[in-house]
Order: sequence, then C-alpha cells, then structure tokens
Amino acid sequence: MSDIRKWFMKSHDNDAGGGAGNGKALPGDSARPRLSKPEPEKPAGESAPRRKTSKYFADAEKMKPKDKMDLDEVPNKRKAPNESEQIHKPPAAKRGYKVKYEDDEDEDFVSPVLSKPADCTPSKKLKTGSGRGVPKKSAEVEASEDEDDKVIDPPVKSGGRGRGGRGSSAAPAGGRDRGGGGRGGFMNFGQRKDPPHKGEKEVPEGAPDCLAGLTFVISGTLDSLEREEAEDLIKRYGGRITGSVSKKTNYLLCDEDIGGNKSKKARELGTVFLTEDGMFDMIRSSVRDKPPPKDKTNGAELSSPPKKTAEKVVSKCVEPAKVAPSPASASGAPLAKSKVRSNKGSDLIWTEKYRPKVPNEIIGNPSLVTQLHNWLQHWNEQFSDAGRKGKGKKANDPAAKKAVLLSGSPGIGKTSSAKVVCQMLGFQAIEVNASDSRGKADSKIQKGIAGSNANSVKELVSNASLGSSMDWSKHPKSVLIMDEVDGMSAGDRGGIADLIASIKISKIPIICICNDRYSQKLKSLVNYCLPLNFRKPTKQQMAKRLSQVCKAEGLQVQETALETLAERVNGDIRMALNQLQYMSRSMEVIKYDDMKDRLVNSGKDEDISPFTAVDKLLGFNGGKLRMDERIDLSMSDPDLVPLIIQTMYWQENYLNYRPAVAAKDDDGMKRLSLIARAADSIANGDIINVQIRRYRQWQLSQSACLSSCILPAALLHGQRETLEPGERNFNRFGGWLGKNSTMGKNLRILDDLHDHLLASRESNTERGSLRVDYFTLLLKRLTNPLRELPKDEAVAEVIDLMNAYSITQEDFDTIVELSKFRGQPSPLEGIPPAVKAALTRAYNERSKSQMVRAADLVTLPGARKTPKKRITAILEPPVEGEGAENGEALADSEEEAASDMEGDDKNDKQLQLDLEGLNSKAIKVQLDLKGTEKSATRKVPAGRGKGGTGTSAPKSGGRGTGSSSAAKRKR
Ligand SMILES: Nc1ncnc2c1ncn2[C@@H]1O[C@H](COP(=O)(O)OP(=O)(O)OP(=O)(O)O)[C@@H](O)[C@H]1O
Repeated sequence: MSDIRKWFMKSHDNDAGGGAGNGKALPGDSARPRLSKPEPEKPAGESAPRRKTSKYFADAEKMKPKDKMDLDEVPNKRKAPNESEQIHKPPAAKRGYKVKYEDDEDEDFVSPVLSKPADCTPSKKLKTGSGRGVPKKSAEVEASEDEDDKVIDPPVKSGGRGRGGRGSSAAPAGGRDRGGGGRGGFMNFGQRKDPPHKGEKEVPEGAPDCLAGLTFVISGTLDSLEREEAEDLIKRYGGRITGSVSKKTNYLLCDEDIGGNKSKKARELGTVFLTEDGMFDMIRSSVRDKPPPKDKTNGAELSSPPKKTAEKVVSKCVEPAKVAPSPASASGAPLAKSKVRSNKGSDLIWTEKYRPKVPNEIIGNPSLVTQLHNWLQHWNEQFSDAGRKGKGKKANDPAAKKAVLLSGSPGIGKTSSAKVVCQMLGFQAIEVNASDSRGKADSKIQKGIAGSNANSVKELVSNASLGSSMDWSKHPKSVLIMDEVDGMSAGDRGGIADLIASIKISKIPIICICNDRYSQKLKSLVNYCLPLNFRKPTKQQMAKRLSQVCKAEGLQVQETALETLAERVNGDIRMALNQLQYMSRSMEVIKYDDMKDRLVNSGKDEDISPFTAVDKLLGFNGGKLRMDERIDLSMSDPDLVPLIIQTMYWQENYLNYRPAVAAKDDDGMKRLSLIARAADSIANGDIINVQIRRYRQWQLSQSACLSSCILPAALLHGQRETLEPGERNFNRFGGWLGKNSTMGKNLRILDDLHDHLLASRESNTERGSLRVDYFTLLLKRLTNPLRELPKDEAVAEVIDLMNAYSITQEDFDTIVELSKFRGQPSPLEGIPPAVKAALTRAYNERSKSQMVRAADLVTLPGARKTPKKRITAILEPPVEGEGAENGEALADSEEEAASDMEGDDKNDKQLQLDLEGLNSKAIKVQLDLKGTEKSATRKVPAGRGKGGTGTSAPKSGGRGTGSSSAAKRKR
C-alpha cells in the first residue's frame, strides 16, 4: 500500500517538477481554454509535463538529478490521463485578477470581484505573501525560511510559503511538505494536513453579507485557515458552501493544485479558482468599496464583476426580511402575512402556529402525501363493509391494506400530513398517542367502556360504543391516528397485537405513525399496513420554509444562519422552529454567528449517545477537541464510553484506529507503541474503576475517565479502518459487554448445578472447584457410556448417575455447555442420536416417577422460594389421561392440594407410594443448609425432617405416624 502511495506521490512530484513553463502539449490540452506558451515537444519520458497551474511545484530544470530519475521512471502512458486534470487553469473568460507564477505568468487564478492588479495587493501586509497580488520574489529570497515573514518584492509567485516552487530545495518537488498536500482524494482521505501558516494571517473584516449570493467550494488545504474556519468565514459574510462543483459554483477556493475531481470539474465548467488570500482581499475590499450611507449598495458593488452574481447579491444583501422568498413562491401556499414583529409576544408555539394546513405547506414528500390522500379517499369504497371485503384481498396488495404506516424521523411532518389529508377529505381525525395508556384491551369490550384507552380504540374501530354516543350525521367519517406506535412497550403490553386485531375488524381507516419502521416490535404490524416512509426535507427546503416563518414573524435572519440551523437539526423542522422562536425572544436580527453560538450552546444540552461520544473522541478530529469537551464526552456515559473504547479482544474499536499522530509509520512500530501506551492507560483506568466501584471513591471519576478514555483516544485517534475482511467499519459494543453477560449466565447455571449436587449429598465442593475439578470427570461419566456401551445399558448407567447426583437434564446441558471450548470438538460428539433420544426418554420417564427432586427443596439465603407448586403438583395424584398439565392446574395452592388429598383415599395411597420414594438424602441436605430444625419445619411441609422431627409438623393433620412415614413428613 505504501508503495502505491509513494508511486502516486512520485507522480505528483514529477508533475510538479516538470517545471513551470514546460507545459508540453498533451492529449486533451487542446480543449483547455488557454495555455500560456506552447512548449517545444520533448521525447516521451524525458520529462513529465508540469502541472500547469500549480505554483507549488518545482521547475524541472531545478530539480535534483534523483528527482529527475524518478520522473523518468514513471511511464508516460500512466501519466497521460492525469495531465488534463493537472492543468489548473481557469478559463480566460472569468479572469479577473491574477496570481503570478514564477515561470508562467499566464497561469492565473481569477477572481470576478477585483480586476485591477493594484487592488489585488493586500491592503495590509500579510505575514506570508502567498496568493494573488503578492509580489514576486526571487528564488534566493525564497530559499530563506525567514523570508516567509516578509512581503517581498517581485518577482515571484505564491511568495514565501516555503513550500514548492523552490527548485533548489532539497525536498522533493512535492512542495509544501504536506505528504502529498492532500491530493490523491481517496488515498489521502482523512489525512489533510494543517494549513502551513495556520493562524498566521489576520482574518479580514468585511461588509455584512459581502459574499451573499456567492457559492464556494473548498478544495485541499488552505494556507492559513482550517477548512472549518474558512467555511465559517464565508458563511458569516453570507456566502454559501457546497461540497462539489456545479454550474452554480462561483469559486473553487484552493491554495494548491490538488489535481482532484473538484479542480477537474471546475476547469470543465470554467469555475473561477480563488486562493485564500484572494478571498481575504475580496472581503476586505467590500469594506473599502462600501459607500457609507446604505447597506443596500454593498451587494451591488461587491457583485459587480460577475453579472449573475450581481443579481443574487442585490437580492440577498438587502435586509434579511427581503431575502426571504415570498411564501407564495416558496411553497405555493402563502403563510399568513403579518406586519413586521406583529406576532412578537404571541404565546402560540410556532410549531402549532405554522403547522401546515394545506398540502402545499408541507415541505417534502409530496408523492407520499398524494399516496396517503388516495388511500384514504378510496378507503370507504374498499372497506366500508369491513371484515368481508378486506378478507378476500391479497395480503400484499397495497390497496388491500386497511391501515397505513407513516414512518420517518421526528419532526418531518408525518402527523401534519395525516391531519392535512384527513381535513382535506373531510375525515374527523381521532388521535391516540404514546402518552396515552394503550394496553391490551379487555376481551370483553363492555368492560372497558369509559375505561382504558385501549378499550376505547377497540370500541372506536368496531363502532361498538361510538354508534350510540356520537352523532354520526355530524361525523360521518372518522380516522384513527395512532401516533408513535413504535413507542408501545412495557405499558402497552400486547398493544401491537391488539392494534393488529383492531385493524382486522376496523370499520374506519387507521393511520399508524412511527419513527422506526424496522423496529422489531412493528415486524408484524407492517404486514397489515401500507408503508409510507417519509424522508427528511433537504437543507434548502427547510431554509426556505424557515425563512417564510421568519418573514411572517418579522424576524430578520441571515440566510446562511437558516441553512446552518437546517443542517444542524438534521431535518427536524419542529426543532428548527423551536430554536428560532427561542432566539426571537431575545433578538430581532439573527446573524450566522448568533446562530452558531446558539447551536453550540443548545448542543450542550443534547443527549449524546456513547457511540457518538466514542466516534468523536477517536475520530480524526479527536485531537482538536478541547479538554473540557473530551471530559464531557467521556463523562456522557462513564460506564459505557470506556467499554466501547476498550474491548476484550482484538479488532474492536480502539485498535481499529490508524493514529493520526503516526501517519508516517511505514513499519507500524509507532502505531504498536501507541497501542501499548493506550492499553496501559486503559488498564490503569480499570484499576481506578475498581477503587471507585468497590470502595466508592467517586472522587476518582475524572481520573478514571482520563485513563480509560481521554488518554487512549488522544493517542490513537485517527481514521478508522477494518483489520480483517468482512468487518464492518464502525464502532460497536465492546466484546466485554457480551462476554460479561455470558459470564453472568454461565455463573447462574453453574450455581443451579452446584445446588443440585449439594442437595444430592454426593458432593460437598465449592462452585469454583466444581467447575475446575469435577467437570471433566462428570462429563466423562455422563457421555462416555453413551458412546461406548450398548444403548440400554448406557442410558441406564447415565440415568443412575444423574439420579445419584440429582443432575437434571438442564444440568446435563450445563455440563456440556461449559465444557465447550473453541477449537475443541463438541463434548457430545460421537454419541449416536438414537442414544441421545433414548436418554431423553428415559430421563422423562424417570422424572415422572421421581417424587421430589432433591434440589427443588433446597432453599438458599437470598434464593427464590421453594417451588411449592411443583411439589404439590407432584403430590397431587395425576388423573388418568390428563397427565402432566394437570399438575399445574392442581397446584394452585398447597392448601388446596392438601385438602384434595385429604378427601380422597386413592390419593392417599398414591401419595404414600410417591413419598416413600422421596429422596430422603435431599431432605437432610436441606435441613443441613437451613441450619436449624425450626426453619426447616417452617419452610418445608410438615414432617419433612428426618426421623421424629416430622411429628411436630403442624400441617401433618395426624396423617401417618412414625418416623418412616414420608407422607407425614411431607404434610
Ligand atoms: N414537512 C413539514 N412541512 C412544514 N412544517 C413541518 C413539516 N414537518 C414538520 N413541520 C413543523 O413541525 C411541527 C411538527 O410536525 P409533525 O408533528 O407533523 O412531525 P412528525 O413527523 O409527526 O413528528 P413525530 O414523529 O415526532 O410525531 C409541525 O407543527 C410543523 O410546524
């Protein structure tokens, strides 16, 4: 991989080093708008053609011999396709001002804003003289690092950046020393370097909205601004940022030729290339050129060079209220116009106030709204005679669905759409949502009248009660809207099943609404509904709608502020409206920065999932987080975040990150050492965590989060990668959680087995040594005979052993389960299925006749009560033909069972027989465990004690005498 990357980098270098002015004619070059000077042809392979517009790459003549060799090695045909991409020259048509190149003065970055070279000179001296209008400087001057801080006299190109352009530099012609300078798209994804002169330039002040109407695309690393800072700056002045170049793009903002798709597209479309300095000048000049009295002229002046821009700017740099599109034009349905701020002080919540009333007011999903409309419109025709017409239809025929399921994320208009459609068609909507109790209805509807909501729903859909209580002439048509059906849970037990039953019998249409259509709970419901999946509105759609609302409220909001809000709320119009209303309480004009501040502040109140926290901590930008942000993230869930970062076994989460700090780590050693340090830190975190949990040293919480989250994330944050084929590339629950749960389960089942063995009195071992010392032997004795002996003999032997040790079938499974190891054959391997089946049959036979299994009588401190029902069921004589199921029915209470037995001689005989077979050993063990005779007689049915103890049992009822009478003991 690294070789391939090197190859790319070499190619890049070669291109760069091809030398300015060596712009050899290439295939496709003719299509280019303009080349400065036709170069004499050179033999193929002699020198690579230069990246025409890159000012960062050295001249071929100035290259070191080694570089030249590399250059020659790159096959020409491999380079050829890139050539056209690497010509980085905007079309002449858009040329406005020039960025001078050392060797090719015709290679320009062009700005539509300023055309005079004089204007291009920064009004203020910059520390670095890069970008347009910077005077040239000599190569000697460039060679000195110190010169970077000077404004240098001509001649030179992107003067003094100290990267590229230095033909004499020892560094390969890669120029900026940015490891490829971010070029190479996929190869360098996530590897964008810091700006070479980060924070060294003064960010200019401009006139408000001076970039309004202009659309920018940013590419590569800028000179002094981080990508986010540049975006902020542009948005602050009203400019728009998009991710890819299109016809609407005015500028491609880049400080280097990264030769990627964006610059290629920009060249194709004739988009203007703009450097960071160019943008700074543009912003500065907006103040300089601004006529003092009126803001309105700003836009016109700013936008004078490109005509199309001018129109936009005029329309967008005026007062925000004017910027907002007219409601009618935006959605076709005007919002109620109000005088500026006329609604201020109104207490109505904006979400209700601006709830769509006609379909045109609903943003997005028009086809779904139409589908819903059609479905509802034809419902009565199809299902008016419910229960008959619907039945005959095919289940997957959408028209046959009696209910509809609207799904989609919150606040995107599902409920509003349902209400609007109902209103349009004259249906009366009856809304039931998760905050109402929606448990399963009573089977007898009458019981529920005026009772639980579920019953009301039943009544509603079946018209059981509404018929009498409602005036149907006034409400001829009703629709039931079941909101948040995926919220039906604990409180709504059986709710979904009941809802399905309601749909089947319903005589009115039912609109179900949920957020997650793929929720497990809704699996069955989906089959009975026509699914309509609502999508989130786009940022632009939302901004438009919000702008209408702002206008109606007389609130002045910068367009970029609205777009930022729309982007941030992730499609949730409800949340956006709420944020705007909140802000409108304290300000009348909302600018981009106000919005950003608000969103940062409101973000602090948001719940963040532990996965998001880990993504942020370990992500590529994790290193840029402030310490308080890191603490907030790790403390957002101090139990789960560390667990998700660390894991029990390899290939999960923190190990999957390629550390950004070890980007140039060819042999992986640096990464390994970082992993080792992170693992150390995680281990320390565990130790601290024990102190916290075991000794309640809560004051150590922050130290724990530092050790277990912040330090490992600081060391390893970077790009996530997969370590083996088929692995999914996102953070997931750590193996620890799964393992911990398995451990808990295994301990539980081991406990059961342990109790049973103790009760059998054949073993008196600790749980730990049972697992370590006894298991192998027990397994052998339980399985070897099944493999080696004839079937009947084997089964008899194993059953005897199980009897002797009070091992149940579940215990058998436990022993097998806990003896399984990865890579080892199954403990049951080699046992014929017929023998296994015979064993199961024999066990079941035996358990029928077995009176009371010893373990069932063991009562341990803290354990659940002795399962009396089971005992009484066994004591209760089975009625012929009814078998086992009788047991439970008859076991309602011990008293009942006892009285039954009293009244029945047959029962007595049977009981006598059964109890004689009672495992007396078990009883003794129980007594031992309980420690005192008193407690034994209290818990255990009378007479359970050995010998004469039974005589004192109060419940004995005088039945059976003598120490040998198990019956007496039992009762
Ligand atoms: N598509 C939309 N067009 C216009 N306004 C909308 C839209 N979606 C939501 N809104 C606004 O947000 C408010 C809430 O919308 P609604 O209740 O319809 O969302 P929802 O998708 O049903 O959300 P939930 O899933 O939380 O019930 C509406 O009153 C309305 O003001």
